[in-house]
Amino acid sequence: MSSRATKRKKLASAAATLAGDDYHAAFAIWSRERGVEIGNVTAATLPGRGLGLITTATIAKGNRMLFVPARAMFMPDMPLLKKHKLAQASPQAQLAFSAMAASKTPGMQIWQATWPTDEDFERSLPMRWPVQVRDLLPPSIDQPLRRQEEDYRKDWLSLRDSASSGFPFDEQLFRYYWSIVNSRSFHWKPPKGRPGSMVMCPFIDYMNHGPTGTSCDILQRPNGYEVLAERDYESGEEVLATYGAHPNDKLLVHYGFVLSGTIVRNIDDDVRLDQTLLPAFSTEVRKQLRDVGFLGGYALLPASNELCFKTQVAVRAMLLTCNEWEYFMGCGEDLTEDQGKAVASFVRPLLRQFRAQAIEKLDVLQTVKFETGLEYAVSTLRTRWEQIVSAIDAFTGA
Ligand SMILES: C[S@@+](CC[C@H](N)C(=O)[O-])C[C@H]1O[C@@H](n2cnc3c(N)ncnc32)[C@H](O)[C@@H]1O
Repeated sequence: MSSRATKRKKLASAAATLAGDDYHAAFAIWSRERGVEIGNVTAATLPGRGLGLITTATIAKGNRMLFVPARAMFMPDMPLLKKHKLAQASPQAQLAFSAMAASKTPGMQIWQATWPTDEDFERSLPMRWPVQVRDLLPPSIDQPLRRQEEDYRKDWLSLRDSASSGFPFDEQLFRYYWSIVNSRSFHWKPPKGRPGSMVMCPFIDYMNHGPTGTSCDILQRPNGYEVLAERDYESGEEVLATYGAHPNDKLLVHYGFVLSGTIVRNIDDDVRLDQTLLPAFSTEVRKQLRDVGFLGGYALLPASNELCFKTQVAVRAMLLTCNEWEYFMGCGEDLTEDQGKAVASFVRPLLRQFRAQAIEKLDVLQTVKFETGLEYAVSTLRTRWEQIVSAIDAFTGA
């Protein structure tokens, strides 16, 4: 076994408590009755990650771990949505409403018993945090967080506007189902050109996220989702799924965690630099960058210790003649001499200012006495700012 696999195995078996509670067993039975095939995997409690899926025996690469047929998926209830004038609501609102409406059915109750609670969301999702800790989020999180809140608000309003149709619900309950759908849904595209929808898949929803290169293979087949081992597994290893090549900012806003540590280091991470770089560009350069679609979206990439291509282009707009700049933009190479060092010299002092801001936030996180219940928010923020400091230090050679 490779040392990475040994580490992974140790992590899973040392830390995991088999989730042997009755409700997991009941959920497995209920899932099988609906045609879910459960291979040598089971739910386990993993410190810091809630539940996850771990192997119960060795599994060879290419073998099936799970199969969830379409009939076992939870789908939006279109007749109900039409009845409540929600046929035009967003896919997320539709699925959340349908799940909320089905919440008292015996099947949903068995499934729901395996889900996180509303308190878990309260603790982990920045959209639910009080201002005191939200003010300490990195600036790059402002925009995605505001966007998420707008989406939620629109979804809630579309539901409230249909309230005359007589369905008894309250906002807190809807927000819970909305958060469930937000963190546990898949896109399902049925065959023969029928329209796709957001769905929930029993058992696959136990899987935690891993960065690019750590996921099993989740394949959409004509009749369901199939999960295959992408490598050989020892017994007791956690099976991860990649929710997308997400940086930690996105994971935090959307799913309420950041990846840290060496075992599941986030190679998809980036440190966003818009707030750091944009004020340093002249009005003319900003206009030029907007014209070519390169205004904003700048990042430092910790895994390779490089600035992303957009940043390379944008900073060159400040440093080079128009000809030289356009040449680089077209082929990613400098017309004459390599300008990498000049770009780094331009960016370095700006990164140091950002670092100073990070240290200020870390001081606040260290010294202020926060209310009980905010421990997770505070430690997650600390982790994120420390990641930012260490990425900047690596790049600036501090
Ligand atoms: C699809 S669920 C996975 C199962 C979940 N852990 C549970 O207890 O039900 C997604 C949620 O799991 C948690 N999660 C997923 N991947 C994680 C990871 N690598 N580290 C920490 N938490 C993770 C986050 O709370 C996320 O919103």
